[in-house]
Amino acid sequence: MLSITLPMKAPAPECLLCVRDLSHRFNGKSPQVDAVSFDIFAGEFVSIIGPNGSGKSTLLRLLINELQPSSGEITLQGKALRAMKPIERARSVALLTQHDNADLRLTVGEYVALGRIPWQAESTNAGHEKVITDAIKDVGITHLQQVALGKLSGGERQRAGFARVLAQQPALLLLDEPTNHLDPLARHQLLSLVRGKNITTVAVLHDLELIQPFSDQVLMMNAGQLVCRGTPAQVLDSPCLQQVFGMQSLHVTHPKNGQTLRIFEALPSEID
Ligand SMILES: Nc1ncnc2c1ncn2[C@@H]1O[C@H](COP(=O)(O)OP(=O)(O)OP(=O)(O)O)[C@@H](O)[C@H]1O
Repeated sequence: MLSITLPMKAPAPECLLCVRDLSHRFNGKSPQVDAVSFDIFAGEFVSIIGPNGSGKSTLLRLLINELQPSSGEITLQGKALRAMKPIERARSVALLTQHDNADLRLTVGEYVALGRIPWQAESTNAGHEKVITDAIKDVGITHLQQVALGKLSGGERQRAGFARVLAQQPALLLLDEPTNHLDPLARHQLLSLVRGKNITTVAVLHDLELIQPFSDQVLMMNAGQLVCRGTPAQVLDSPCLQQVFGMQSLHVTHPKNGQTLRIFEALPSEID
């Protein structure tokens, strides 16, 4: 008998989040998310960019099951998102938005403790306390732990939001315009913090300058559709940027490390 040894194929990596043909339409409107498919792998930081109203926040709300898809499938860690029990979903996905309707009388410590609710039965009080104080320390607001949310500045409130989702210890972190209210250094510090923790992250970002330093993958949306996808260089240098945003990227060389940096300017035809 002839025996043939086939070369061993490396197994394809499993996607942590698999999105297939996902669509959503609010009553009587054209779809806000239209047949979107993508894969995200463990540890990746994925940025979503797109003009106002292109469906980015709607996509995040689908990814946390706050909205139900009109069609399509979301699989997280091999399991259909819609089939998960609420507690399982809360342990798996956390969403940081601009408007979470939190009670402004809560102190920062109490607010961040909300992130521990899905894990309540899994640890001791001391264990939860440590996660909470570590998260608050990580975002640089230990001095505000006993202060009510209503007495914080916009940026301090945003840091508290980061601490809450970090305390939730999700497998997938969703950030909707997380850098709003943050000063330029804080933007870099908090996105670096998330990257450093290796949490699989999907972030809606409007600031194109932040895409390259933090992202493994970029998804560009327009009118509900995923119109361009790739590495930061592939997406930011593609004709899509001009067609969708009316912007172009220019390359400059970092004077110290020689890296290519991108700056962005509006196409002259867009500002006449
Ligand atoms: N609850 C709703 N009912 C009806 N239409 C909605 C609702 N929420 C959002 N939309 C519409 O869905 C479309 C996509 O909105 P979405 O908030 O997802 O866009 P976005 O890309 O996040 O925009 P932005 O960059 O301005 O935050 C918009 O046309 C918006 O008007």
